[in-house]
Amino acid sequence: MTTIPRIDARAMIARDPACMEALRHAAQDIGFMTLVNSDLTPAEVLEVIATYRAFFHLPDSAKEPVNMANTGSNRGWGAPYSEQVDPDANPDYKQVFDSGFALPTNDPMAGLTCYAPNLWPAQPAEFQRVVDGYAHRAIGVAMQTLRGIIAAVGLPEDSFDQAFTKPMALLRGNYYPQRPDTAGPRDFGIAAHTDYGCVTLLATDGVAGLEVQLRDGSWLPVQAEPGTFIINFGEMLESWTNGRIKATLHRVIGSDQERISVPLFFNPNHDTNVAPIGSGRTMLAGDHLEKRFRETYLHLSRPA
Ligand SMILES: O=C(O)CCC(=O)C(=O)O
Ligand SMILES: [Fe+2]
Repeated sequence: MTTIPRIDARAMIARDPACMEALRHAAQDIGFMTLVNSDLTPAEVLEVIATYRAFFHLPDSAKEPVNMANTGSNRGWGAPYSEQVDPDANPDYKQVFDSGFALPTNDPMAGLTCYAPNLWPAQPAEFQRVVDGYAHRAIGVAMQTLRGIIAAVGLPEDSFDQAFTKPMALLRGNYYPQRPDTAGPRDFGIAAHTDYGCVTLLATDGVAGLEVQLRDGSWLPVQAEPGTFIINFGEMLESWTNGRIKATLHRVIGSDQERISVPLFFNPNHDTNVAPIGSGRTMLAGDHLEKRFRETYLHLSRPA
């Protein structure tokens, strides 16, 4: 039976040999792992989840001023059915709130969609402070994890560092209400997809829902308490490492229990070449990310 490797962050940072072997297995054979004992405490995770929950429980009229559908980018609130991650499924019934790594306004790249300015709601009062504070801390843990993974698969650990000085990092709150009574086989909280970037650091409120596709095509439920992170690898890391590290399909069908999850999508600088190392080809991280955004956010793929 396949189990998802459980990685102790302290052992990972110390490059403990047994931990490195488990990391290599997670990255190359499964594409998923869990991370315990990281710098981010359960209290910090519970705080950001409670803050998103308070926002999502507001009436839609309070979310409308930050509705990303009224913008040309993906910052702010994404309403139900505003994103379609699998063209063979219906748009997802989840709601989201997206915020990104902000560049100084005078940075030459500040005008790009992937660095678009954030939109913050008026309520809850502490929303921006809590969400931005969490994003900053989560970026630190994601970078530590990425370095550990790179070391585990035998690439020079600092080889990617210069690629994350202006990361196109996106923090998302996912809100899954109860699965609608009307939902059919093509309806999902989030349909099957691979993540677009390098590493995703996912916190959840502990409610079950995430399923990960194994090599034999079966779906394995993966659950973690607040403070334990679920980590998976994305399309850019798979490309960059020429398939050595795997981007694995995952989905949430949903249940009669409300659920919140908080992924940090840790993407490199816009101008990073994420084509396979040594291939001589070019695939800019920013181009890949913007292409995937246009394919999945309905307001970006079908502008009004
Ligand atoms: O909610 C989850 O457990 C997974 C969310 C997810 O896959 C995503 O937001 O990309
Ligand atoms: Fe995902």
